[in-house]
Amino acid sequence: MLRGCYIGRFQPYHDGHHRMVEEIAEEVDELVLGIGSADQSHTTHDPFTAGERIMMITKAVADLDIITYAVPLEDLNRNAVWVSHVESMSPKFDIAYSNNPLVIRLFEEAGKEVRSSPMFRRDELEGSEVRERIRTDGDWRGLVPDAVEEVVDEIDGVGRLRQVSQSDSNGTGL
Ligand SMILES: Nc1ncnc2c1ncn2[C@@H]1O[C@H](COP(=O)(O)OP(=O)(O)OP(=O)(O)O)[C@@H](O)[C@H]1O
Ligand SMILES: NC(=O)c1ccc[n+]([C@@H]2O[C@H](COP(=O)(O)O)[C@@H](O)[C@H]2O)c1
Repeated sequence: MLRGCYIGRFQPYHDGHHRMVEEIAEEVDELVLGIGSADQSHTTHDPFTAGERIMMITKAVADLDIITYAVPLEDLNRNAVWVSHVESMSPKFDIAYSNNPLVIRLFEEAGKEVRSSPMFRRDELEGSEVRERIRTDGDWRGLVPDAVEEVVDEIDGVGRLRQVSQSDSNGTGL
């Protein structure tokens, strides 16, 4: 039994994340999806709550042939103990998956095996690009799994992003 852990903010979960999950599913039996910055929401950078991101991920991976656990991870201001914090919140895992240099370093220094992947269509499969397209009425729907599109619509994510980005830019950010 091999278990992996893939951590991201998933604001929102997009096709680049999904492609990475599909590849990880070839390598491990079970996968923890760590929802980073779980305490953040309702800002331009982090519009969606941990609960909403759990919905996106759970529905998007439902068709994949792998058992997944979505685990919310609040941020800590202390990088040196962050890996212990993750381990305290997650089912035990053997391999950490990330393309984030700080996350890779912290796991490696803690003695964990870390695997990275190539970036998939990074010119458009990037959270900030998806959020910008949601905010400006661009074509964001083609960059996320269908299940994520449905969740964003269900929670009026488009309206929220427009409103919080206005609040952020006029200095009254939530
Ligand atoms: N297109 C992609 N292909 C492969 N890995 C990706 C892709 N986009 C993000 N990742 C990786 O997924 C993990 C989680 O990323 P994250 O949730 O920060 O998404 P992001 O697209 O980088 O978002 P943001 O622009 O909001 O920072 C990180 O390790 C990141 O490098
Ligand atoms: N000290 C800390 O709280 C700490 C350290 C490293 C990563 N993280 C979190 O892990 C997540 C990493 O995800 P990304 O690769 O999507 O940036 C982010 O939510 C980030 O805030 C937190």
